[in-house]
Amino acid sequence: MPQPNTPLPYLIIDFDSTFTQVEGLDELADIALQGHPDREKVVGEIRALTDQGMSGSLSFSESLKQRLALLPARREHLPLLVAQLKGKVSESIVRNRGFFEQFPGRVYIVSSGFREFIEPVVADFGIAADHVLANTFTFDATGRITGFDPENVLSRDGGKILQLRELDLEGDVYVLGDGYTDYQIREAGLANRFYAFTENVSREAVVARADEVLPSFDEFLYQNKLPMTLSYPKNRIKVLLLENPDVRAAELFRAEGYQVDSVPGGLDEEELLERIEGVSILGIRSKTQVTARVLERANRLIAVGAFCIGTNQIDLTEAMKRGVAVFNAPFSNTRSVVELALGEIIVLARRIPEKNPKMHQGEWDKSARGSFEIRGKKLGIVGYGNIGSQLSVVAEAVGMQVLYYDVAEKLQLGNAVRCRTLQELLQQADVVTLHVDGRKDNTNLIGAAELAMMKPGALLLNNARGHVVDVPALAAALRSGHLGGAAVDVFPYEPKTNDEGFESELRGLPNVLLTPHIGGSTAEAQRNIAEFVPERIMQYINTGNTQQSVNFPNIQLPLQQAHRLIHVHANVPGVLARINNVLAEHHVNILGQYLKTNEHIGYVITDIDKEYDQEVIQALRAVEHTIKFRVLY
Ligand SMILES: NC(=O)c1ccc[n+]([C@@H]2O[C@H](COP(=O)([O-])OP(=O)(O)OC[C@H]3O[C@@H](n4cnc5c(N)ncnc54)[C@H](O)[C@@H]3O)[C@@H](O)[C@H]2O)c1
Ligand SMILES: O=C(O)[C@H](O)COP(=O)(O)O
Repeated sequence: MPQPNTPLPYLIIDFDSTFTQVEGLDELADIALQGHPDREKVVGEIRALTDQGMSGSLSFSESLKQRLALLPARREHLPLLVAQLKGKVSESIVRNRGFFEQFPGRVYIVSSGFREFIEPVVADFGIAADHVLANTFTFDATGRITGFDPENVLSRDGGKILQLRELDLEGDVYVLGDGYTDYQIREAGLANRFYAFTENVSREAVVARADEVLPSFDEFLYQNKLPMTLSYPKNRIKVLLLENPDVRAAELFRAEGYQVDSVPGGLDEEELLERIEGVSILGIRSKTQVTARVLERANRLIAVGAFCIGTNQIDLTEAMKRGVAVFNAPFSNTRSVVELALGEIIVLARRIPEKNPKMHQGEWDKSARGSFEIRGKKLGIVGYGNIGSQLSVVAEAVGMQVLYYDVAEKLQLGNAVRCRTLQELLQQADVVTLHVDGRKDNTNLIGAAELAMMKPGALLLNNARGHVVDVPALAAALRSGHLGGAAVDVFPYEPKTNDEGFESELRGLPNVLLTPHIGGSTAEAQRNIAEFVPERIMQYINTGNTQQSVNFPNIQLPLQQAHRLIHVHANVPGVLARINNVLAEHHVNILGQYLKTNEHIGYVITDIDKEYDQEVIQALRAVEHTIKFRVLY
């Protein structure tokens, strides 16, 4: 592990809710009161007293006395508590165990909690008993906890101050804690800095007085240039979410420790240019255009998450050349689109778009004119990818005959019949449904000529992308009566937010079902997407795994005890050799390595020996043709 450049200050670290995620006494109450009819009530009272003591609204000694009086705990409960606390050490502390093991003499745990449970927990991190300063319980002859040793300075108000005076440390002293009593050490002039540790709880009164706020221990190590497990604190990773992905996405990113900002609706290019600097993860849906200009301004961008299927709104090549990995959710809303399409076919076949508004206006138009069953009708699917092929199965199940046309060779499902040309399909189908991807070449794939090839009275569905259909030509074909109806969910221009109006030549035409791009807008799909995309991005950030990235070479290297480096470079000959020369020159052992390239970039994951120094990292960064280099852990 690299050595720090400056002498390490003494670190005074609080235990409850700082070293561990929880308050020891609260947990003890929970254990001691198991099976007790008033368990919830008493634990709640104890938690409230803890909080009052920590935020300074109740004197500490009073809070402790009242809590112990409520606590029916016994000596035999303590091993259970220790086991529980060992599993609840703060994540960033666990992550940086190596730091504690490296500097045991510089860390003191100063806590108003109790030695009986603190000592065994911190011992696992190499912190010796004489560096634990805490209260001690008193017990009666039966083993019941009766209170605390009043001789211990930490049991008194201002106990931590008294303890620090007794310790009389020389040199810089930094205090890390979540409570008011931790801040008081600094206030009393016994520490140079107070860091409010907010990974587990954040108390306004404490945060307001802090020299620095630490969302994690990584942040402390990073600020002080101390050795750390991660190369960059997660709390510094900024996520910008646009277009309202399901709230689960923000929850998952926050749980990972990232900062999350959300903007309802989309942003146009100029607005995005103003917001993109400093953003590490950009989350969008189908509307936001991630252009070359945006990517140029995006100085910290690591990944773009498309919380949808389509990625045509992103300049994927430019993102790749800038080392920005793009992930989407390729199947999370597939079923939702399929169900919508099936519903639309039936609704159009029964001319519901005309009949429903009439009913609302009080007009009774009972007639079978122009209405038909879908059983036995020919469904022509253009684009036999995930959605097209899934629709093929569902449509056959309701008795339709499926024809399909795809530019790529596709597995033919059920009794579906492949058409060799688009024309062949258009000429036979009673219903044509578009499920091609949004590549530029598909602009006006269905124009006046293609519409003219369709059977008279045929129906057209577009749930793919707006630019795939020439809308004025479609409007003309509907107006002339050549087509029997259309369902359109996607448009060449779509309003940015729900406050903006919708304009289209298709408005008011007969038997036309218009929907506001809701093919994938179901609770199930949005929830699936909001879990799928953050998971892919976090895996990429944490392990370098690019499986299912839509623009990066896909690599997954198994995790092992090592430091992991990822390197994105222009795909020119010799870069891997140069990386390995640097490692060899610095006597760094390679434990595993995987390189994959595509037309523009090379992506290499290298696992190296635990031992390396900063010079290696600098030298790797300087390798010619490097686009992005990161040390993951
Ligand atoms: N309306 C919505 O809310 C909604 C929701 C999800 C997906 N979509 C859109 O639906 C479309 C299909 O999604 P998917 O997941 O099935 O994509 P996919 O990539 O799995 O399938 C697309 C298929 O279209 C084929 N294709 C491309 N151009 C073609 C052409 N000119 N002629 C014939 N075949 C062509 C491809 O070879 C591929 O098989 C995409 O455009 C996607 O953006 C819309
Ligand atoms: O590409 C998609 O998945 C669909 O077009 C849905 O896009 P949306 O998330 O913007 O509704």
